[in-house]
Amino acid sequence: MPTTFAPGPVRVRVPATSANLGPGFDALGLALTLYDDVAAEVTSGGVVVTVTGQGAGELPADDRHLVVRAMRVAFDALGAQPPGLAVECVNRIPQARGLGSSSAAIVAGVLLARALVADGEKRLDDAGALRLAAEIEGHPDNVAPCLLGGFTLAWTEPFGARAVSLPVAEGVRPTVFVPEERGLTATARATLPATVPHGDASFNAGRAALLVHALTTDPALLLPATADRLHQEYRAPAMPGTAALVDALRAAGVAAVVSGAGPTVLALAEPPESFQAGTGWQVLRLQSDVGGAQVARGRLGHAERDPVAAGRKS
Ligand SMILES: Nc1ncnc2c1ncn2[C@@H]1O[C@H](COP(=O)(O)OP(=O)(O)O)[C@@H](O)[C@H]1O
Ligand SMILES: N[C@@H](CCOP(=O)(O)O)C(=O)O
Repeated sequence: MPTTFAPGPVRVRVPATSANLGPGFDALGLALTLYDDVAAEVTSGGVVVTVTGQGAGELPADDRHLVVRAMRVAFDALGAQPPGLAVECVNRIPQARGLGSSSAAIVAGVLLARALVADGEKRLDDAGALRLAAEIEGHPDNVAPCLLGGFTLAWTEPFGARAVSLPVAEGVRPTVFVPEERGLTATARATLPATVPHGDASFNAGRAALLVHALTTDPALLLPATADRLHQEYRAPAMPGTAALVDALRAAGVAAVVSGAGPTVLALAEPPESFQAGTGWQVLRLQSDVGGAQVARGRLGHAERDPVAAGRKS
């Protein structure tokens, strides 16, 4: 069957995500109530991208834009490229900080392309969308919670990524500390060794398993459950402020980790009133997103275009 395009614009709201959560390197992730809104429409020719909010004036406005790149990959999987595209992005997820902005852009692109094809969901089901998004990103631990919401466990089979989403226990209070400085995930991945001591691998396996219990059932165990030996220490020299804040929060009894590849810090419980993070951190008190990426027909409306009111799903 030839590929035909659905008429009119489509839009998607995609959550920020925090990956690793300490011991779950490249596997565990949490969707957060902070969102990018993206709309797209098939046009008669050319590519036009507009960006408001995070990345405005910095991101490319053509085929090099990550949302468009992901759309192109997805359109290939769906059977045809459209003659032209108009894409509007309202971005609230800080970029290159460890909050899954690139995964949000990729998931947005894959889901928008699918929604712009008449029988898109038949050609690319949800499992296929996850596999494609993870392949583009290179690791599945951000795209999984972005697509599914909640707390996700992702893994890779010979045929691609798979994931399950688990509900987060009451009492988990994600707070992120976002610094001004940026850090690219690709750079942070390059600091990791090719092999690790067996003892460290075994330490992390136990803590990652405990974290599944702590996040879904018993948040009182979050402090020991978020200890890590596989990535945070290797990355600490490149982000000393992040490492110091994680240490200070943990010393105050708060389960804190490097969010994704950093340099943002994620705390899974409210820090005590008396706790001072110091200057230079934007502190966002969030919740765990439920449901993940949401697609709808039509352009972005007034609510989706508001660059700051980002807390809840509309
Ligand atoms: N919303 C977006 N639209 C277009 N490109 C984006 C967007 N978000 C991130 N990117 C691209 O991805 C890069 C950051 O990706 P990455 O290093 O993986 O950090 P993050 O932890 O934020 O995902 C940005 O520098 C930019 O090139
Ligand atoms: N497991 C990855 C997670 C990267 O997350 P991001 O939000 O920083 O892109 C890693 O640690 O490299």
